[in-house]
Amino acid sequence: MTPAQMKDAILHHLVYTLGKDAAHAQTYDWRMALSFAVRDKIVDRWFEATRRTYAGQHKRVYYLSMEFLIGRLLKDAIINMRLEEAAIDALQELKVDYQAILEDEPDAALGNGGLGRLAACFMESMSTIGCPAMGYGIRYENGLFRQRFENGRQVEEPEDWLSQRHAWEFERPEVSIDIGFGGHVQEIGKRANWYPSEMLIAMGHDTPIIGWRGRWGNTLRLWEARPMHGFDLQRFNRGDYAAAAEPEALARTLSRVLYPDDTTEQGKELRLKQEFFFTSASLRDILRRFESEYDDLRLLPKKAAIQMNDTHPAIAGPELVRLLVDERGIDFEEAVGIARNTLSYTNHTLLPEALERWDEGLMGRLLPRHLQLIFRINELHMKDVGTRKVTAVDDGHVKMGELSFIMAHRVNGVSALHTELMKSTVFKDLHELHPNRIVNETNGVTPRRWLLSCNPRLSTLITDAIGDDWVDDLEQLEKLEPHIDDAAFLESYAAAKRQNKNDLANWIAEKLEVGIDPEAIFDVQIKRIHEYKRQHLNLLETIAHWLEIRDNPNQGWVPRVKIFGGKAAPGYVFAKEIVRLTNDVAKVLNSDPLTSRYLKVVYPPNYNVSLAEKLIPASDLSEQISTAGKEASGTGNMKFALNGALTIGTLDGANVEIREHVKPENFFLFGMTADEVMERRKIGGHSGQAIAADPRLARAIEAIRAGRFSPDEPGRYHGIVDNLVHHDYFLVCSDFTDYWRAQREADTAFAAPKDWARMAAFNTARSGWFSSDRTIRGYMADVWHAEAAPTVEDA
Ligand SMILES: CCc1ccc([C@H](C)CC(=O)N[C@@H]2O[C@H](CO)[C@@H](O)[C@H](O)[C@H]2O)cc1
Repeated sequence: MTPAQMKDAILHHLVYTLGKDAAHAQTYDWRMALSFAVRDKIVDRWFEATRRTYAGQHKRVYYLSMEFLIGRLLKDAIINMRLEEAAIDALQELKVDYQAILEDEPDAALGNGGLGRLAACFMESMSTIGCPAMGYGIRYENGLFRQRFENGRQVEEPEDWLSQRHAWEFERPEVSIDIGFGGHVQEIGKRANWYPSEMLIAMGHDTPIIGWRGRWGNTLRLWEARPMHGFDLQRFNRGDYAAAAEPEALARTLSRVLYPDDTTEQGKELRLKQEFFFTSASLRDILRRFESEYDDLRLLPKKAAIQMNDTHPAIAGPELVRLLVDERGIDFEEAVGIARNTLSYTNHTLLPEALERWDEGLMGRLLPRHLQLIFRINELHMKDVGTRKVTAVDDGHVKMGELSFIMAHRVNGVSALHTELMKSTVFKDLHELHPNRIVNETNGVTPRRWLLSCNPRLSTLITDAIGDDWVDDLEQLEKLEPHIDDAAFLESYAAAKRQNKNDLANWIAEKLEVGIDPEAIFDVQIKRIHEYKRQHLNLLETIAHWLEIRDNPNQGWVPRVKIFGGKAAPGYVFAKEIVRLTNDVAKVLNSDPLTSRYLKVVYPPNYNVSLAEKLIPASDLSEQISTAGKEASGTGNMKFALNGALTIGTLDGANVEIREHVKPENFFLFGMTADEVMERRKIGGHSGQAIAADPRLARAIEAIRAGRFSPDEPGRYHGIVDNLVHHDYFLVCSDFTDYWRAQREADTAFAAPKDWARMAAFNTARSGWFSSDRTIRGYMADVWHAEAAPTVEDA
């Protein structure tokens, strides 16, 4: 597409789709016009991919997820369709600021963190590979809350991203499916009729997900909840306006908002209703499509692979059995077999509080038929394995992890360490009963968004050195290794990072009015706030470092900027305290004339996908400091390594594999291993011992306890201090001394820019394996047994 053609297309949509002339167009109008111009180029390829899937009778992958943390879509579409040049030139001619248009797009924040973002990376990789697939989720009216700070405290505001027109979705009124809840069941012989007492409609909205070079396009279908019966005119005419609107309001509640918890299941009725709503609609849509092509349901596992993204869609097991037995007359045991061979389950966390267990009473009231089937499935499993020691129903709760395991032919973890821990802890008994069911598929990230698009300086350097095949064959980055010995290349590599840091420093100065020195180490911890991720360990080191600088300001300290980013779940009190303490520490340190040129702390609010795309390319040090055994994988760690940030981290999740790939000498390792953690926790008073053994740690904790960061309320952080001194379940104190050692090692390394650049470039060169393309190919081979379809020629 030439710039002229792009210009015409933009102007066409401005006038005929937006109904605006150039003279009166706002940034929003230009963004929409450009979006529609690019979308036009995508739709043809999207349709062609669908046509080929039907024509080739290809097996389809169905990715069921309560979360898709997509972020912005315009730039992703432009990059994948290779239209950036045309867009920039066309807008230049129209005197419209390209960056302003990109920044104007709201993030589609339909997820909490890692799990949701992984789903988004997977969708883009399946399209790039040409794997016929559909993503299914919920079209939340409100995504993850918007975070702002008020006197250092987190305040949540609705993220009503759909208050503006969403350019990247197509409404599908014809795809409307009735969903029921409650009511009663009437058993008739081998099957049953379920008479729900409450009904509503799931209506589909489709978003095309285009892959690299526009070679393939898959669909993300998000369900919106709509009332069976709209507005109640009779009640309205009787002047009972609220009641008239009630059916609509009630129904829409189901897709109103994303639950903002990412590690603690709340057991809320609405959450279970959301899980069933989207899972049932998706399965019905999948069976409708299958039956439009095939008439033997035993073929289903051959033509469909349904992935349950954690236990949130776990009701898929009983629901698929219900649809096969009650609505299609298939024998129960055969139905369970068909369902199991179609379904697979990914576990993303071992945290006990995150494993979903639904109250039997609630399940029975909301989904009476499903509870019956869950009991039968559980009984059949116990019969099949000849023991009752493993059960999916226990002390009045339905355990969704066990149910998912029993109803899946493959169960996978998301890093090598995590998968091993699944086998030795939460799924130990089931693993012994089904030794070949658990496989590992280490996570990955899409290099299109997380390198090519967010770091054009580094990408250009790489392409100049080794060509651009790396974009969809990321392990080609290894070809950079010989270049790492070339001083000129290394200089350009360091220069690219430096310019990214300058840009970030300008942005932080403008947005946060804090001046930071691009010469300093940009030390970054961005992720959800959680005790196991140990942001408070980072804070303790920051405080200890500050106190040490104050002792000897002229000791030639290596300047450092601590950058934090992350949201706390609204109900997670401890996490909110950590947020507040971080802001309070920043206030004190940044205004300390003695130390601020050596140490600054910044905490941009509302960390999301777009902010990550701004921070990661400008980072030198990646904080991956979770208690070993707690972070299932991490994916931010991969994005940082790819963009040449060195990791300071524990042997947890995918850090282990990152260190193997980038080599131990290019990784700042510290802390206990997962086994050592289990041992250490057995020692009573382990934190007290650690504090007694390390005066730096003791001093830092004392500073917090004494109100050094809350002079107007000295006791403000007694909760955090008490937890550290008396509990410290996540062993912050026990890992502190080694963490301090590793941080000082990073200082020393950073003081040698050439060596640092070498280590950084080596991280980039050796991060190719962490592409989500590699991960998806793993799922296709080990889990879905799916093939890529012949893709369309390059855009
Ligand atoms: C029921 C509440 C709830 C909601 C979300 C979750 C997710 C499983 C939490 C999550 O995002 N886990 C993260 O998944 C990433 C992708 O696999 C991993 O890289 C992270 O290590 C893991 O914490 C648990 C519980």
